Amino acid sequence: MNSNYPIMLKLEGKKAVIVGGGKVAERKVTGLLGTGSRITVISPHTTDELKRLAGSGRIEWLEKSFSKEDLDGAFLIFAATNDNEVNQYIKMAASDQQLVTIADDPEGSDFHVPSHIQRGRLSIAVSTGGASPTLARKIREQLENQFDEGFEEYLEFLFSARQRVLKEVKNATRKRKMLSAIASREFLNSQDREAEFLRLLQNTRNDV
Ligand SMILES: C[C@@]1(CC(=O)O)c2cc3[nH]c(cc4nc(cc5[nH]c(cc(n2)[C@H]1CCC(=O)O)[C@@](C)(CC(=O)O)[C@@H]5CCC(=O)O)C(CC(=O)O)=C4CCC(=O)O)c(CCC(=O)O)c3CC(=O)O
Ligand SMILES: NC(=O)C1=CN([C@@H]2O[C@H](COP(=O)(O)OP(=O)(O)OC[C@H]3O[C@@H](n4cnc5c(N)ncnc54)[C@H](O)[C@@H]3O)[C@@H](O)[C@H]2O)C=CC1
Repeated sequence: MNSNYPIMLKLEGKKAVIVGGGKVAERKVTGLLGTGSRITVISPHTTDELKRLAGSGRIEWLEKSFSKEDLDGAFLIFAATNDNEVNQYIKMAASDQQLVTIADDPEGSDFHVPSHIQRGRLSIAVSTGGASPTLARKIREQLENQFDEGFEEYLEFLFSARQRVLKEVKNATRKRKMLSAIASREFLNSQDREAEFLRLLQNTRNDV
């Protein structure tokens, strides 16, 4: 079976447990920062960056080897030690309701972490299902050029313009046309998209 189901998880207030404190654990923790999740790292040793994050209170670090109580209350679990047997034991110790990813066993994992870019409200995730994380990274780098920083502001514009269209344009065909118009290259590249939008909205309202 090679068809995964992509979703964007809201992790606010949820507990994420990362077992291991090496380079991989650090990358997973970095990806979780900013999601509002409660991050706990379990590992006798960690990288300097993880120590720094623990020192500033952004994550909790339990300076110990893994034991199964460490999974209590966890929603997401990352088995990221360099010991294959420990990683498999973590998966066994987890309940069916907990989602576990095993750093060295894509096939045995409940989920994979995709390569990801964020432009404000726009999220683009790329996964190769474990076939080639390197290809996922390369595709991400291409997308970073294609979807530059300007998209953040553009997405905010689309968000509020769409709310106005939904409220003010009742005719279904015109509504669809307007939503398509603002999501076009012309609007993306426009120097004054707000004014152009208001003009378009006015004209649409005046159409009989
Ligand atoms: C299955 C998965 C599980 C998971 O961790 O969720 C997994 C598994 C493994 N990765 C390995 C190696 C590397 N992974 C990276 C980098 C990334 N790995 C990520 C995700 C995933 N990696 C999941 C699948 C995602 C997918 O396929 O789409 C990314 C996308 C996201 C992230 O980690 O945040 C992030 C790029 C972020 C970015 O830059 O955008 C690099 C460095 C690089 O490429 O620069 C290397 C070294 C080069 C190489 O080996 O390719 C190994 C072999 C370990 C060994 O040598 O033993 C395994 C285990 C195995 O394959 O058995
Ligand atoms: N999923 C991915 O993206 C990648 C996965 N890997 C795999 O991920 C694993 C970890 O890789 P690195 O972070 O580079 O290793 P690392 O050697 O830098 O770190 C391993 C960490 O695990 C900790 N650890 C060992 N035994 C433990 C235990 N019983 N309980 C808690 N912590 C324990 C160590 O203290 C250390 O902090 C390896 O199995 C590697 O094959 C490697 C590269 C990418």
